Amino acid sequence: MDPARGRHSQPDAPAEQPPAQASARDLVKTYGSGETEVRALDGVSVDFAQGRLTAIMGPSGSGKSTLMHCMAGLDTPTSGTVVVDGVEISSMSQRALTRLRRTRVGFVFQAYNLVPTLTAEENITLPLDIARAPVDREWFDAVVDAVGMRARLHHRPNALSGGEQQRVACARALVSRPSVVFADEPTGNLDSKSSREVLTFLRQSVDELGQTVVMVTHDPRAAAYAHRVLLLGDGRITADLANPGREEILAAVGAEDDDEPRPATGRYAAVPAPATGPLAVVGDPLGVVRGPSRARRARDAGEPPA
Ligand SMILES: Nc1ncnc2c1ncn2[C@@H]1O[C@H](COP(=O)(O)OP(=O)(O)OP(=O)(O)O)[C@@H](O)[C@H]1O
Repeated sequence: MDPARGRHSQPDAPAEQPPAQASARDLVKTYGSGETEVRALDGVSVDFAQGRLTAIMGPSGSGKSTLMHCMAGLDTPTSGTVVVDGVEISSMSQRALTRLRRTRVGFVFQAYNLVPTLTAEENITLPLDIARAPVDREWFDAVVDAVGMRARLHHRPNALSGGEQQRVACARALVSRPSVVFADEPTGNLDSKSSREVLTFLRQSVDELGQTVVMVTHDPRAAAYAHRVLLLGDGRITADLANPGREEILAAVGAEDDDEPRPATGRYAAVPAPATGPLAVVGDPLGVVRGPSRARRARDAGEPPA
């Protein structure tokens, strides 16, 4: 890393590549020790380019959530560095990380995680209200119009469909003009029409609003909206596809084509929503972090690994 600029150097990056908005170098994350040690990330180095939608795919337990959580400052790597928007976050204090998450990072989760007592508008501006930062009304309007929620701004979440709730969550993620938005299976709970709307919006937020989005997904159709698809396996990047079509993605993940959504089986099984609702992560200002992965829940319940 270039310590003077707080950025990772990219000797091999082609000149026309947009600069990295978030990057990791030699990221290692282990859980436990000795015989029970799990190496969730095993030396990951990656740049997420500015103004791009990147999808991360991989089998259950391959490290997708761990990578995203380390990149977003929700988890601390065992070794290696993470730089977001030119700032090295891997060694930041919890206080500084909380500040960063409130203003510089946007989150979208599978379970929407809206506050039920607040209207759509209040949910959207919540990160700024918590950070006591002013709302840029022009940007707010642009984001609200882009997600098509202007007519429903005064509705509470229980009066909105799942797709509308997720569109509110997308607007909330973008309202502070974050450096990067991390979306963790954002369409995991949605039907195919709502999924298309949310994915179209995420792509538009990149193409038309200039945002940078990193999305974990198990769905090849969702990944096909991305400029780039990374595959993870056993905590390592195993493939890096530029502008792949669905066929290429399906071939890379070894899945079958299927126009209709179906419950995936085997390695690409969909992760069910947490049965008991999302768990807040310590230091998460909004309590908007999704619950643990299926592998983690099974482990916490004392079940043997699948
Ligand atoms: N808090 C934890 N304690 C111990 N092991 C963990 C913890 N979190 C994750 N792991 C392990 O790290 C590995 C990667 O987990 P991670 O949740 O990142 O995978 P994933 O690809 O996101 O999986 P999924 O698709 O099931 O959500 C798994 O083996 C998992 O069991």
